[in-house]
Amino acid sequence: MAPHANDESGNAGGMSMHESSTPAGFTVQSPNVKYSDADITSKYTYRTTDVSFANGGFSAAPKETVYDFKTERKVGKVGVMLVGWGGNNGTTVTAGILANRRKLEWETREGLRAANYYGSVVMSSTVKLGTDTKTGKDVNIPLQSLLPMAHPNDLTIGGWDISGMDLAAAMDRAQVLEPTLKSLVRKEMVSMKPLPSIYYPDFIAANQEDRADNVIAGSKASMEHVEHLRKDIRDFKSANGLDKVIVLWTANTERYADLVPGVNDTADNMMKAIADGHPEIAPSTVFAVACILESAPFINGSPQNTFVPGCIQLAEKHGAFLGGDDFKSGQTKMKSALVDFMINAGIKLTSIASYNHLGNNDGKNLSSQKQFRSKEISKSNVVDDMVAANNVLYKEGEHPDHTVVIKYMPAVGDNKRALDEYYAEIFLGGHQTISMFNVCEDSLLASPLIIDLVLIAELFTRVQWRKNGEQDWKSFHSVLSVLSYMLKAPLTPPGTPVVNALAKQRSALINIMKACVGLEPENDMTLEHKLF
Ligand SMILES: NC(=O)c1ccc[n+]([C@@H]2O[C@H](COP(=O)([O-])OP(=O)(O)OC[C@H]3O[C@@H](n4cnc5c(N)ncnc54)[C@H](O)[C@@H]3O)[C@@H](O)[C@H]2O)c1
Ligand SMILES: O=P([O-])([O-])O[C@@H]1[C@@H](O)[C@H](O)[C@@H](O)[C@H](O)[C@@H]1O
Repeated sequence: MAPHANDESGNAGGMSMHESSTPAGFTVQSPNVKYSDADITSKYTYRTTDVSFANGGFSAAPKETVYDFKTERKVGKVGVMLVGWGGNNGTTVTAGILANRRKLEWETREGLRAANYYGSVVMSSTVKLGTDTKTGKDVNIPLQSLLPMAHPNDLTIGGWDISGMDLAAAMDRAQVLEPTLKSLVRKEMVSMKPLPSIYYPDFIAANQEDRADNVIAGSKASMEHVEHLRKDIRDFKSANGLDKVIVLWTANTERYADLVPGVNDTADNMMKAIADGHPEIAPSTVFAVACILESAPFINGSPQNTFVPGCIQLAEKHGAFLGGDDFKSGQTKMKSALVDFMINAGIKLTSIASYNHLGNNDGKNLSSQKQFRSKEISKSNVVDDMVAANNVLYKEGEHPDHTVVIKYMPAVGDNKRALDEYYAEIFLGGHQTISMFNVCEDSLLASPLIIDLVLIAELFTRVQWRKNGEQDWKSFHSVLSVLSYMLKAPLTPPGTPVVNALAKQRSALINIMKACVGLEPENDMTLEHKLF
């Protein structure tokens, strides 16, 4: 895709030391927030509660930690390289960005449609900035204007695929978009050709073999593969004059890799295993290693365990960013909201039956048991945190029955049918049964998540922190758990808890961004409307 001059829209003009207008014109007027042409710095008091247990009861002690945050204002020119670029998601997100960039409109049988970024939390959702001093009403602003962020229209897109089909033909193969829209982007997409990729047949379904006509020699891990991919990233960056590249896996779901001591348990062992061509090193892990060594954030949109312990250790060693796993696009996104509501309402969920069928190539790959197992794991663990948080409803180790079924039905294509039943105990032995039929146009739901993952990962390459009073600035931990909202099985720094509840995930993201401009988290107390 032709590079798109990335203006510095993330940066307003010259700034006075204490106030300026940031995108969407909001100005934070506070002695704790300072603006320079280069950065926004904020001093933020993080308030938590320390709890200890003694004498048969809890004691709770409010705690304050003061952090400094610094956000580089210059976004620069950003590229994204998709692994699996020729797939349903890859072609759809590419066409979507082209359509938005050119403000396209197209006829459909329901009438005229226009390009939009619906489904992107960054581009199409708002956050409460505060309260209007005159009217007392909430003032809400676009989330994307909280901090300087890249704009998807400015992204330069490239990537790899084991299928050599150009993006226009691959878009036709995907059968996701209206012909009228496809005709408007076809000329640009026909010129886009995925780079050859690494292909280790054992990691994806055998039914994918007929696509694999665009592969790099070698059917198992090697340092040559790592260096080949590293060069691809460097070449893409220099050919397009980019300041940074984000790499995102939207290729097929791989089987889980066995965790083998001495092979993928440490960074050194993993690098040796790659050099030795060990069969338990997956293509996605080879991509992750190449990205770590090129300081390109790597995000895994699929459920496999790409980030084996050695991979995380390597990222930590290099201060590189990782994010994953598995886009949370439809059935599971709904689940992580509905289960949160039920359990927090004191309703005892006792079983969840999640069935879906779909007919796209993802579904075809998942019709193979080993690849399905990767998906079953990511779709099944999504309620664990919510259940564990309610010891009134659930005894230690007790949890709802939960089953996940996925069937491949070619006829429905990308329009996945998700049927769910939530069964719960209510007051005095009663029951509530919630049945849901949710038709998800999978790639049209996943594509905005790809955009969000890229934009937020890019943002956090520009955010640093330190404890107030310290000298040195640090980046966030290599594992960007702030990406959790977009992911079914959020990867978190080793030893830290996983949060799946959708509302909590969104609050975490927004409140961290607000802290970077010295604003308090939204507490929804609205005391101003209660105490008067
Ligand atoms: N709503 C969604 O679409 C959704 C939600 C969650 C997760 N996912 C995951 O996203 C991934 C992509 O979904 P999709 O619908 O686009 O699938 P898809 O099968 O249409 O696309 C995957 C692409 O990856 C390519 N590929 C496979 N192995 C590769 C390799 N080693 N290197 C480069 N390319 C490779 C394939 O040729 C194909 O073009 C799947 O793993 C899927 O499980 C999708
Ligand atoms: O995100 P979500 O809708 O819960 O889960 C989806 C599954 O239901 C579907 O079977 C699979 O093919 C998609 O990749 C996605 O993972």
